[in-house]
Amino acid sequence: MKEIIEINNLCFAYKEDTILNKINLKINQGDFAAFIGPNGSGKSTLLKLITGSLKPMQGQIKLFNTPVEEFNDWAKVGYVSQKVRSFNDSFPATVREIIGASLYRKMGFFKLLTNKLENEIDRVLDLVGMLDYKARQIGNLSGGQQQRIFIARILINQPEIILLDEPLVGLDIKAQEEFYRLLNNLSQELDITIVMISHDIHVISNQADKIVCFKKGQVFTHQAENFNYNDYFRR
Ligand SMILES: Nc1ncnc2c1ncn2[C@@H]1O[C@H](COP(=O)(O)OP(=O)(O)OP(=O)(O)O)[C@@H](O)[C@H]1O
Repeated sequence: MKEIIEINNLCFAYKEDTILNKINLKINQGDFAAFIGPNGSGKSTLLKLITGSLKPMQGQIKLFNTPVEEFNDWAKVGYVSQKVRSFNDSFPATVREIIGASLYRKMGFFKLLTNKLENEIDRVLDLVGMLDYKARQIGNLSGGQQQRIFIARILINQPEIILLDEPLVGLDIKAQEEFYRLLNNLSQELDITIVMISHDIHVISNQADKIVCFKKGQVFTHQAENFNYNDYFRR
C-alpha cells in the first residue's frame, strides 16, 4: 500500500506550550481520514506541519516518501482552509468562468485549445455533481454548492491528496452530509487521499474510514468501523 503521509516521533510546541508530543501517524493512498478532538488539541497545527508551514521540533514528516522539507511536488496536494471564501450575490462570474480562470493559469500557452478546456471544466464539475450549474452565477449558489465548486477547482490539478481544515462551518446538516459523501466518493472512485478536520464526530465517522483522535498531545488512530464515540469521550 502506498504511503502518502508518514509521521514519526513528531514533537511540536509554541514556545513552552507542547502541542504534539511524540506522535506517529500513517495515511495511505485512498484513505479518508478524519482528525477529531477538542478545541486546541493540535489538529490545525498538525495540518500546518504536514504542509510545511510549521517546522517540527523533533521527529519527521514524510509526504510521498520524501521528507516534507525536501518535498516540492505541491501540485499533488490540494488544501481547503477554514476560511473558505464565499462569493456574494453580486460577484460577476459564472461557475464556468471561475473554474476556467484556474485552468488558464494551468494550461499556459495551450489556452487556445478551447475544446480541451471545456472538457476539463465539464470533467471536474461532473465529479462534484455540479455540471448542471455551469452557467449559473457563483454568487447565487448556496454555501454547500460553492464548497463543491472549490473542490472542483482543486481537482483541476489532479491532486493525490486533499487536506481540509474544517470547511463545513456554517453549512446545514444536509449540506454537510452531502459534502462528506462527495469526499467519500472521491476517495473510493479516484483513489484520492482525504484528510479532514471535523467537529461533527457522528457524521464523519459514517463516511471516513480512519478516525484520528487528538487528546492531550497524543494522537490515536482507529478504523472507523471499530471506533466507539462513547469510549473515546469517557476515557
Ligand atoms: N501561532 C500560535 N502561537 C501560539 N499558540 C498557538 C498558535 N496557534 C495555535 N496555538 C495554540 O496551540 C493549541 C493548538 O491549536 P490548534 O489550532 O492546532 O488546535 P485545533 O485542535 O485545531 O483547535 P480547534 O478545534 O479549536 O480549531 C491551542 O492551544 C492554540 O491556542
